[in-house]
This record gives sequence, C-alpha cells and structure tokens, in this order.
Amino acid sequence: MTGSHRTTAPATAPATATRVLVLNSGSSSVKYQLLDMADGTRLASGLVERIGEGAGEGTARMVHTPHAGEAGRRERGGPVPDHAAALKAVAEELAHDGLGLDSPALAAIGHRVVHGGMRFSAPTVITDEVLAEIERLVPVAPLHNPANITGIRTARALRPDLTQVAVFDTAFHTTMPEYAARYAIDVETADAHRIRRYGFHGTSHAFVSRRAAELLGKAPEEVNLIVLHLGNGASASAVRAGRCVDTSMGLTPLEGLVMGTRSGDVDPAVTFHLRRVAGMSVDDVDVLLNKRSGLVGLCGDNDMREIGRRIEEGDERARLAFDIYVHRLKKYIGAYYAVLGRVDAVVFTAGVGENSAPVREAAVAGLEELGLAVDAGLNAVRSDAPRLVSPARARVAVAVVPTDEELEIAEQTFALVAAGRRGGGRES
Ligand SMILES: Nc1ncnc2c1ncn2[C@@H]1O[C@H](COP(=O)(O)OP(=O)(O)O)[C@@H](O)[C@H]1O
Ligand SMILES: CC(=O)OP(=O)(O)O
Ligand SMILES: [Mg+2]
Repeated sequence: MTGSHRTTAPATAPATATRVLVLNSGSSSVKYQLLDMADGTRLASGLVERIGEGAGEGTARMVHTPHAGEAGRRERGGPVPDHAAALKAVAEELAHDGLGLDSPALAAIGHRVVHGGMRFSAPTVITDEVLAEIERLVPVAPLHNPANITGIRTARALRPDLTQVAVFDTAFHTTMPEYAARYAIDVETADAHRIRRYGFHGTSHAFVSRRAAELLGKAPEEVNLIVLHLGNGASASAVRAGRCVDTSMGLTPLEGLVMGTRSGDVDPAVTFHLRRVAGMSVDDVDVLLNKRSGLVGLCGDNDMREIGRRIEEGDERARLAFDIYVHRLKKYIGAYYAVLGRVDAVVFTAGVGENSAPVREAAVAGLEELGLAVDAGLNAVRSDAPRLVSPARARVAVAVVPTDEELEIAEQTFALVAAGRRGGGRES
C-alpha cells in the first residue's frame, strides 16, 4: 500500500538460482517446504511441532520428508525450546540431503507473516525497516507475529546475503470495502489505534479461490465463492470475482468461526463482565478466549478426529461442541451468501475442511432452498485432489480444495525475485 518498502527483490542470488525455501512459523510449529520454481518440484518438506512444550523432556517432534517421498521420511524427537532451535534443526535436515541453506541454488526464503496491518498488501522484501513494522504489529497478532519474526531473524542470521520475502496473511483481504472492514465504533478512536477488520489466512483463501475456479472450469473473475478455511485457526471469506469482499477474522485472528482453541465471535461485554465479576485480568481473558475456548474449551479436545470418535461413543459434550462449531459455520455461509447475492461454490479447505465429511455435511444441511447440498457418496470419498462433493446439476457447487500456503508463498516470493532480475528493482 503506502510506505517505502521494495516491491521487487535486489538480485542477490545468481540468475541460475531457482529454489525457494518457505517457512510457515506458527505459534507452536514450523512448517517448511523447499521448492524448485524452475519446474515446481518439491525438493523437501517437513514440520516441527510442539515447539517449547515440556522443554527438556523432548516432547517436540520433527518430520522431514526429502524429495524421495514418504519412504525417505525421517523423524526425530527431543527438546526444541524455541523457534530459533526449530529452524536450526530444519537447516540441519536440509543440509543432510545436500540442500543446505548455503546452496547457491537458493534464490530466496519466503516467510508467512500473519499480520501486515494497513501497510502491506503485497509480498515484500524484508529490510530492517519492514521487520520493525512487523514487530510493531505484535500486539494485534500475539500468537503469530512473534514466531514469524523469530523465523525471519534466524533465517537472516543463517544467510545474511539472501533475499527474504514476507507474504502476509492479511494481504488478500485488503480489497474489502470500507463498510466491511470498519467496525461500528467511534471513528476517531478506531483510526487512532488502527482498529479495523484485517482478516487472515489470506494466502490460503487466495490460493484456494483460484483452484476452485479452475475446478469449475472458469476464470477467477467469473465466479463468486464462499471459502471456508477450517484448520486449527478457522476463517470464512466471501470472494467476488477473485477479490475478497468480506472475511470472518478481524483486528486479530480471534473473531469469527469457532476454532480449535479460539472462541470466535462473542459479545465483547464478556470481557468486561469477567473483569468485573470474576476479577480476571485482561491477559487472563486473552488467554481464555485464544487458548482455552473453541472446541478445546467446549469439550476438552481440539482435534476434529477425536471429537468424531467421541460422538460415535455417545459423548454429549463432544456432540454439543460439534453442533456449536457447525451452527456458527452455517451462519457465516448464510451471511456471505447474502453479501455475494449469487454464489457459484462453497469451498472447504484446511485440516477440518479437507478431511471432515461430517462437518461439510452438517454445514450445508437444510440449505437446499439456497441450492446447497452434498452428495453423501462423493462427500465420503477421501482424496488429495480438488473435487466437487455436491450432487450433479446442483445450483451451487460444494467443493473440497486442498490448500497449499507454502506453494503460494513460494510462487509469490519467486515472482518478486524474478521481477528484480528483470531489472525492475524499484522502490515503491
Ligand atoms: N482426518 C481428519 N478428520 C477430521 N479432522 C481432521 C483430520 N485431519 C486433520 N483434522 C483437523 O485439522 C486440524 C489441523 O488443521 P491444519 O489446517 O493442519 O491446521 P493448522 O495449519 O492451523 O495447524 C486438526 O486439529 C484436526 O482438527
Ligand atoms: C491466522 C491464523 O489463525 O493462523 P493459524 O490458523 O495458522 O493459527
Ligand atoms: Mg494453517
């Protein structure tokens, strides 16, 4: 948007360098992929999870998959106290296969950054000044931006000469009209503190929107979509002709849908009430709503697989948690149907959206009048491919489209590097 950040990368790697390492640092995990953008091959991928848990007791787990595939998969356990240690482990695993960070074939490192505030609406080369801005946004993404920053700092220390690019979760949502982005609170107060709805998971919403259009055999500009990203964090977006016009997350990734550990929408007065009546501090309420709510707060489990098992055993709390989750989802489908006026497809993605047939079925149950339904047989099929699960000739398609935030980040990162090589290294 505004600001003086570079919009293309300086040419720091040789023109033959075509590899991009993507780091997606979450609150307690790092997902990574090394891709060769010359032909789109994935050279390695992996995950370090439970970072910082039970430090010293070795509860963290790392799974690294070299390009040889599942057969070459390596796992290691042991303590991983923080994100810096996690990234060092990633660098070691890559080096083991001759794909170390010192490789001249590496063109750039792309980082998922969750909050980009008002300023960043496009992938951005990370300078000291850009990093300072990402740090300034920590209070509005306390679970996410600190991990992203550690990822950036560690990667920069390992390869100071290499272009590092930030790809923001908020970027795709910067097209929201003002009436969708602005809260109905005092304008001066809101503006002074940059309080507005930013939206998150945008990299996924953007990637999935394009893939869904492809699945429908149309250009992104020709379709209106409701995209439901249902992972640990979860968000819905209304996408008109390839552009986001509304999304369920707001100032922070707390608003909207019921999530694994986050409440999503609640009356903000819950906070005042807990403060006044239960004597809880603001930080206590923050922890309550972000970490002890959602599915885990309702039934003790945040994994939809476990909740499904418990429901089959007749567990009432698990059943109620599922029903609350689905009720909220259905309300957002209805709301975004109204926002868009005409909907071509409702698209499910991320861990729950891609894998939970019961959630998809329940979310559209009873919406036949809106042209929405799933075909039980198609919905039950397990597959990694984008697919339709609605009945043939349905007025509105229901689709499952696997997301790949890392691939999208790699593509956006490499596009910036390639533009820099073409001599476009302009400052905006
Ligand atoms: N086979 C499955 N059936 C139902 N839910 C699943 C399945 N696999 C994963 N999930 C759900 O997906 C969640 C993780 O989603 P994911 O998109 O990987 O999360 P994140 O990227 O936010 O960590 C799990 O917590 C679980 O609830
Ligand atoms: C923004 C957000 O909620 O991300 P995640 O789903 O990775 O927690
Ligand atoms: Mg995710």
